[in-house]
Amino acid sequence: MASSEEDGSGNGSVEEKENGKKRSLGALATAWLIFYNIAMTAGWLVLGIAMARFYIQRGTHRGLFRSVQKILKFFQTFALLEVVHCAVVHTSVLVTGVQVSSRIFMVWFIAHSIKQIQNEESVILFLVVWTVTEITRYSFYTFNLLNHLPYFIKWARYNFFIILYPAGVAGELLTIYAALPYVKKTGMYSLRLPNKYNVSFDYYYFLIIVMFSYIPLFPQLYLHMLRQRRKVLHGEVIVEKDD
Ligand SMILES: CCCCCCCCCCCCC[C@@H](O)CC(=O)SCCNC(=O)CCNC(=O)[C@H](O)C(C)(C)COP(=O)(O)OP(=O)(O)OC[C@H]1O[C@@H](n2cnc3c(N)ncnc32)[C@H](O)[C@@H]1OP(=O)(O)O
Repeated sequence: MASSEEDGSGNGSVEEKENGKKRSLGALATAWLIFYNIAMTAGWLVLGIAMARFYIQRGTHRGLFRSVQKILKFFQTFALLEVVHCAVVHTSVLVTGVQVSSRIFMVWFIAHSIKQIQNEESVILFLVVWTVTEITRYSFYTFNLLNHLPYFIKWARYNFFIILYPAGVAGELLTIYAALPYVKKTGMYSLRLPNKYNVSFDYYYFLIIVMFSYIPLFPQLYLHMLRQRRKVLHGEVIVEKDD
């Protein structure tokens, strides 16, 4: 088992693959990505430590979301930059866009907006899953950019998701499900006719549609990660369609 990987250009920039060819990432882009990935690894580590401390000190998950929400909101919202990064790294805008938007939606339009569900166990489930995933993922990118990638981080990046992805999705779906009665009762974020715009919108049914949208979308994200796993861990050459 190799302890590290060395395949960078070694000239202050990092080479990325595009359509089987190598494309050079400029020094500025490399420096920015190293900074971004270190900041994100640190942010999610701080979140993980804050959650562990809260649970050890209080012995309950009640109030945990409230106590860590600022860190979560900051770093998860910061991840919107990943859609911009697609212009320079070899990754899909579509896959990244779905992944990031579903997380932003969970943080701001579910957990932040509906205080009544913040103490659900399912919230803790997706928080723990996201935290483990992101510490692994961002440290993977950081070490990769520095051309010193410990094998166990690479292994963790492309194996943990097999369990964590379904667990995270379960946490998210159960949380949205728990929010439904409150949303129905209050009519929050809904627009009823008649109104001056002459449009109606029902957040309750929107949430049901979001839940059903996991059925076609999640398997595609999961299969994408399985393909990445085969490519990175087993060296398979995979030809992917453009977005
Ligand atoms: C408005 C309402 C919206 C509602 C939508 C509802 C949709 C519901 C369906 C969605 C369900 C998602 C649920 C989700 O939130 C649950 C969880 O996340 S649970 C936690 C477990 N999850 C995971 O483990 C998966 C995490 N997701 C991913 O990893 C993603 O697929 C993605 C973030 C998109 C990463 O995929 P990517 O294809 O980029 O894979 P790689 O990591 O292998 O990277 C490919 C190459 O790009 C380089 N790269 C990418 N980012 C960086 C970076 N920041 N810095 C440096 N380099 C980067 C990477 O090195 C690879 O390069 P190369 O191929 O050359 O080696």
